Amino acid sequence: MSTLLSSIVDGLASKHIAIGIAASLGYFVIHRIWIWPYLLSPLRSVPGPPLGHPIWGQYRTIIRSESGIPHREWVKQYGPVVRVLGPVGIERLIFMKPEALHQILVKHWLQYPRPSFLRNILGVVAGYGLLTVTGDEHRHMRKAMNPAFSIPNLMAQTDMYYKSIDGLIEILKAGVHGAQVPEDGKVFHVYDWMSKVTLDIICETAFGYNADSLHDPCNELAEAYEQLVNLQTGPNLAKMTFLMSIPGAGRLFSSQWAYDHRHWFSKLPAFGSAYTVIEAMYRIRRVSSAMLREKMQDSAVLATDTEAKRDIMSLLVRARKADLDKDKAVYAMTDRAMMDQVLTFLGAGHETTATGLTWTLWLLANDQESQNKLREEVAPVFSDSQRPDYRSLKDLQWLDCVIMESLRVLPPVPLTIRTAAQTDYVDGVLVPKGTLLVIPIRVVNTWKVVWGEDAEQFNPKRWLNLPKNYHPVFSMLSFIAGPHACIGKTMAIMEMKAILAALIANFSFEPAYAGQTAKPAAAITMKPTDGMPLRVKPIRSPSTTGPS
Ligand code: HEM
Repeated sequence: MSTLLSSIVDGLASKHIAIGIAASLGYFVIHRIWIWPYLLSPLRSVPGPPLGHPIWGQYRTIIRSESGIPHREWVKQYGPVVRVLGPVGIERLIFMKPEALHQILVKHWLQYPRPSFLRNILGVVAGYGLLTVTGDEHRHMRKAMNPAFSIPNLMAQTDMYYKSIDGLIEILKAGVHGAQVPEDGKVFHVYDWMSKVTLDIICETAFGYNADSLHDPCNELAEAYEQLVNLQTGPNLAKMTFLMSIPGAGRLFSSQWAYDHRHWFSKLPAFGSAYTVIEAMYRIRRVSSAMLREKMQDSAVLATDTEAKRDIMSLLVRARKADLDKDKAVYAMTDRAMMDQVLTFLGAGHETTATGLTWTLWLLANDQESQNKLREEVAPVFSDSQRPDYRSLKDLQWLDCVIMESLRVLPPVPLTIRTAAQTDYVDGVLVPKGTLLVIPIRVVNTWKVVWGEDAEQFNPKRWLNLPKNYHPVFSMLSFIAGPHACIGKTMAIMEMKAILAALIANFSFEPAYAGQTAKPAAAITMKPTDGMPLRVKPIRSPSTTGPS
């Protein structure tokens, strides 16, 4: 009898516990998606679009639109501070004014780190290097990296670009000359070629390694990066963001265990993209560690004279040796840390530069006057030398205007995100801890308040006479600002200049077909969804770059 009674009591107790858990969970969800944003949040009075879908907020609009465009429309409609609701009631704020951006990115940058889901995505696709750390760890790493991006080192590196650039020119020339009517040129998917040439250049400058993806259609690195980049667009990005929000997911997907058990992930629909990430990253790490091993054994790397190798990895190997030789080595990188750094440079420096170049060619294809003017400027430089150096490229004024204008209107990274690590006031608004802050790169770059009525148009001339509201740091955020600003900015601009100048000296670019429009994806890097077909024609008196 007493056993029966106690099992009834036990049954009732577990039922009550289950009901209690379900009720708390239900309340938590209702609180998150409804009570907080509609009734309690101190951000309720901040202007912004309707809160949107009960679960997704405005997230589906953001993920389905061209990157940065919904944000631009909201700023036009609601002003320089906008509140937007994301999935499960998480609030995001957009700040536009220089003072607010200065506070978030520069003055109190430690208070506004990259959110953990973003660091996880970046860590998995680009290594656990500079992009994923903050605070003291970031300061040490950045100090160790800076010499590799110094002007003297960049000047010495410019020559390394030309092997790949010559290869690209040779391939395009062969394609154009092999066309049925060579004068009509040939349509190339320009993004694919820009991606290959920038991959080869970053492998050369980061590792001193000749990847030659330009000539090798099955190049392992190029294939793996293509898989990763495709994962960062549209609905895939949403899935990746969801996966990477799971604590520990980033490290798990980068582990040997995950690779050994990767087939498990392919069986679960929600984890399908994890399978691709694990596969692609494993391939990238395998090739990179082979390059690192080779580097460690290369005696030329350890030389200290001016003949020493100048690729980034060689500089890091030398810097580490110097640190280890000191009695009190404060920050000597491990093999794994060095590898992560170089993976970061491959990941952060390859698709971004390729995307920037692709948009520049698209914009020039639609502005023949600017293109011709650029050709007039670069052709004489290439007839003097087939490999113009850092200074000759830096001094070309119109080339500079074109690149800056392209990076302004179509920035390869259209936005990034920070999180408020503590409650604080920004631009007079009380920002609760945990709020996400959108750094609206594309919106800032095309803000009419600064750039005038034609802010969204491509007009390289504006760089010859900047508007009076222009702020040298916070009016153009393509490389953002502050301690987390892009370390590769000068290198990227120089590389873009060298590639673009050589292309324009040898070819003309036109839209592939009448009525062609640009199709930028919603992704971490704003690449074109169609590979950007453009008609490439030989110019009447081709310069001497590359074999003819
Ligand atoms: C046109 C080309 C490029 C663009 C538009 C670009 C843009 C950016 C942006 C917007 C960030 C900040 C991201 C954030 O804080 O969330 C960033 C960071 C970074 N970029 Fe670039 N980048 C370019 C090329 C490169 C190159 C060539 C390299 C290296 C070889 C590079 C390495 C990095 C690294 C390491 C960081 C992290 C810096 C830190 O947190 O200290 N980038 N880049």
